[in-house]
Amino acid sequence: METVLEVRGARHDYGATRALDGVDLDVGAGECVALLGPNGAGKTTLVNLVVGLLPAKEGRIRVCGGDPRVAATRRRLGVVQQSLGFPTTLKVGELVTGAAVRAGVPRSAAGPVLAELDLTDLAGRRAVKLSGGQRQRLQLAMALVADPRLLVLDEPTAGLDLTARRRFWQLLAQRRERGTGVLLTTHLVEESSAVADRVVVLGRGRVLASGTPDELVARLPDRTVIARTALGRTRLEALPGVVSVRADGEHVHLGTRAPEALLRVLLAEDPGLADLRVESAGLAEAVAGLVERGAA
Ligand SMILES: Nc1ncnc2c1ncn2[C@@H]1O[C@H](COP(=O)(O)OP(=O)(O)OP(=O)(O)O)[C@@H](O)[C@H]1O
Repeated sequence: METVLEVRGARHDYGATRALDGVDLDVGAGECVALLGPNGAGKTTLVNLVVGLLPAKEGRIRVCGGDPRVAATRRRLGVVQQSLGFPTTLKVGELVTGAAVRAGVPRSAAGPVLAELDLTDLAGRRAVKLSGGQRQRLQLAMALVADPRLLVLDEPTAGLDLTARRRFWQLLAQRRERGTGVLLTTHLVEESSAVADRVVVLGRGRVLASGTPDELVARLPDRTVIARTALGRTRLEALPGVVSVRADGEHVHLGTRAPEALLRVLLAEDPGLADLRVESAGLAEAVAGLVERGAA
């Protein structure tokens, strides 16, 4: 498989803070790699290096073999990044055409991309009038108009409802079939397990683990204990081996490395415990476990 992104030994410091500490990562053509990790793990820093917004002080970043700080390489790169924003007073069609011109492709490339992203009917509307989901599709259209080989998506579905999210991933799947590689950051771990071929877990600027979602889950002996309990979050977080606490309606999902000990304490402390079941850990619990081990 052709490699569209190669990161080797990437290091980055902000003053005395080491944000990245020797990161290696590859994305192949048509592949989707999700970058996961807690706040401050280094995800945004890595994305900024990959899209050429920050210089690599140490290490090597190559997009389709070229340096992303060079304009010719950046043309092979599409970016959807919350912080970039765009002039919302312009019309949808003008923005996509402008993105085509900036990328050095014919203005006529805008029409097919607008159609692909269900934006044709909105081409004459000012971007400021768009809904969140429509705005996200516009950003994607601007990123895709030059037919990039690598697409970098920073929290692309934040704030979108389920239908808009599904549509977003469908559109992306079509591009992936044509060979576009995707690097994605998200806090929605379960979503990444549905859309990503591979997951890379960052913690304190290092790669803690990388593999398919199933491989990461299989690597850990962790379990998810699910129950209805009267115990509060603070107490639950302090129970044996607990690495994650997630509320789901009336139930709570506890990722744990010590399921037997956890069950003993839960049963002893909460006489009203109900609907108890134990499952293999999901990706969210596995990632929480990896981060906890990485910090240990
Ligand atoms: N401009 C900056 N100046 C100083 N330190 C920074 C700066 N940007 C990030 N950092 C630090 O670098 C580390 C990595 O931050 P980064 O934003 O890359 O993490 P992240 O994984 O994207 O986090 P989040 O999920 O919260 O967005 C953190 O310790 C952060 O405090």
